[in-house]
Amino acid sequence: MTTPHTSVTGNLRVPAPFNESPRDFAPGSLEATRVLKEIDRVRGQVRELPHVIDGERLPLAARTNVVAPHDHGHVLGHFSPAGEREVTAAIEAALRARPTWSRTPWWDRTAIFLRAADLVTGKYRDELLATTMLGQSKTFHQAEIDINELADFFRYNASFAAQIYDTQPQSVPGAWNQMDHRPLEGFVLAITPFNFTAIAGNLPSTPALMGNVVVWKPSEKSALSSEVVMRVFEEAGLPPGVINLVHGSGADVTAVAQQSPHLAGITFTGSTAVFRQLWKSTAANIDRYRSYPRLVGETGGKNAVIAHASADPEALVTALVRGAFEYQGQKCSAASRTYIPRSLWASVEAPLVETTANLRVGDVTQHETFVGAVIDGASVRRLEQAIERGKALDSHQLLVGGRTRSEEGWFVDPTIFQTTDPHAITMSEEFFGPLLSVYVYEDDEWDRTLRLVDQTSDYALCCSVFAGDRRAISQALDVLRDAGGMTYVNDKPTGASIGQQSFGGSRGSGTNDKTGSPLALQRWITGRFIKETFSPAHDWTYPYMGQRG
Ligand SMILES: NC(=O)c1ccc[n+]([C@@H]2O[C@H](COP(=O)([O-])OP(=O)(O)OC[C@H]3O[C@@H](n4cnc5c(N)ncnc54)[C@H](O)[C@@H]3O)[C@@H](O)[C@H]2O)c1
Ligand SMILES: N[C@@H](CCC=O)C(=O)O
Repeated sequence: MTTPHTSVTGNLRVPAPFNESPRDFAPGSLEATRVLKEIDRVRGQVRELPHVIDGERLPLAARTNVVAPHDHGHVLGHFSPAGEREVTAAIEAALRARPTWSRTPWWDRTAIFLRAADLVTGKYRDELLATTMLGQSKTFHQAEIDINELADFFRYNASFAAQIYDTQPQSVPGAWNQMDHRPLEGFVLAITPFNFTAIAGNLPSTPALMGNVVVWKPSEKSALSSEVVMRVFEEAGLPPGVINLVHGSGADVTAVAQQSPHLAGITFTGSTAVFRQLWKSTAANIDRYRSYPRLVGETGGKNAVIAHASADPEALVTALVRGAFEYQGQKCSAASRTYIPRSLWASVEAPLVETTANLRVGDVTQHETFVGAVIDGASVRRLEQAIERGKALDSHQLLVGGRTRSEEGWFVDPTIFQTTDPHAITMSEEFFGPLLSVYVYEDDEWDRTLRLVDQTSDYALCCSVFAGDRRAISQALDVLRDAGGMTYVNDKPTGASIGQQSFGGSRGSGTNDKTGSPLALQRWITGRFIKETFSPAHDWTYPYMGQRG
């Protein structure tokens, strides 16, 4: 890296951020035709997905297959799991890049990520859509909102960074107080989940935007799209070594990273069990570190939709179908338990069951498909077990779905149970798939049911309240205050937009650092306060000391 220099004088303003609008992908439309062509191109290749360390692509050693979940016989690429040598090389590359990158003016860092946003919505858009659809089994619409969100992250984070740097303390005559928003001392480990290409790109880029250097370990199950994201960073001008990509097992990469005294933070999105493990292993190594590593984790959810008798039944059915079954229920925000009063259930049950039964499950490149495949065979087995447990319980009645198929792709039909046991595992555990449980309560038990929603699960990510009655809404907002970092009124619990609904949950759902807001960036800086005095004192005595006797 060359030494950074300041080429601009002025209090620069970042362009106003905006949300990308999703396109329709109507059959035969220009956007659909282009993406289908790109899908054909990507399907026709077996891509090498190398580690990228200090800007160098390492040749593959052992090969792990990357397949399309809806057509798992089809190999799309290979990666080679990182061992101690590669992770150590990635850490060393990051630490070499640090002196220059951490001194690079913030507007130069910001310009790189603004350029990345335009590459995401321009040159790389079709390739990102195609690799996300094929590698993660997303429909046109689900892939489109994911890729748009990646660009939104880059643009909004640029603007949040500018706001943070603009935050300076008050000064009084004779002195100048300054806040130096320093990056952390060391490197940040970013561990990302399979289900959003946007999250995979956001987690390593947020610390990098704030001047940090990063080792990025994407999910093995989204290696295909992660490789494209890495190329976007590079083409946008990110210097070698600032973000180093290593594929493979999270446990193996973490074990090496946690040996380094320079581990300054971990940014994780994934399951609650893994984050708890990361917290414990970091604590066990605490004496090694130069500073206290920052731990940021956004994890699982068991998101409730509670309806009041005054709710609009059609809006409720739509929210349940989209909230529970879009992207096969593999969103941390997915609706997975719902509480419906008996009077409303009479008009909700039939349309909910009928709509769910008619959702098309299959190949995501077909326009009619609403539900693609779940991510792997282990997910099918986990969901199968949950469905079998539900079927075996007297308290549960299977209303629709319940079938799985694994021959060609890993498919699980959208499934709804009705239960009379509000504490059953289907009402409390995350299964991360197209599985919804309904508990029908008596209309006069609204109060008690709100408390059930609050107390049934260890998670507190999203909840939705459906009601027409304003008092019912206020009461729900009060009782459910700690039950979710995200509360939606008359809307589904999924689909937060960057810059509008900053995302995160508390309790078992994470550290609630609110991605898509300045708070998320704040975790990757450590302030240095500078006070400069213009007329230093020359007399050490207090004023009254001269007035003796
Ligand atoms: N709250 C949020 O914002 C949010 C967003 C997306 C996903 N999620 C959650 O993520 C989960 C699904 O994603 P997933 O299946 O990719 O999660 P996961 O926990 O299995 O994997 C996430 C990442 O952690 C790595 N990993 C796995 N075991 C590890 C270990 N022992 N040590 C270190 N790293 C390890 C994986 O390789 C992957 O890169 C769900 O629980 C979902 O709710 C949460
Ligand atoms: N931010 C996404 C969820 C991310 C987790 O999977 C949403 O709001 O639906």
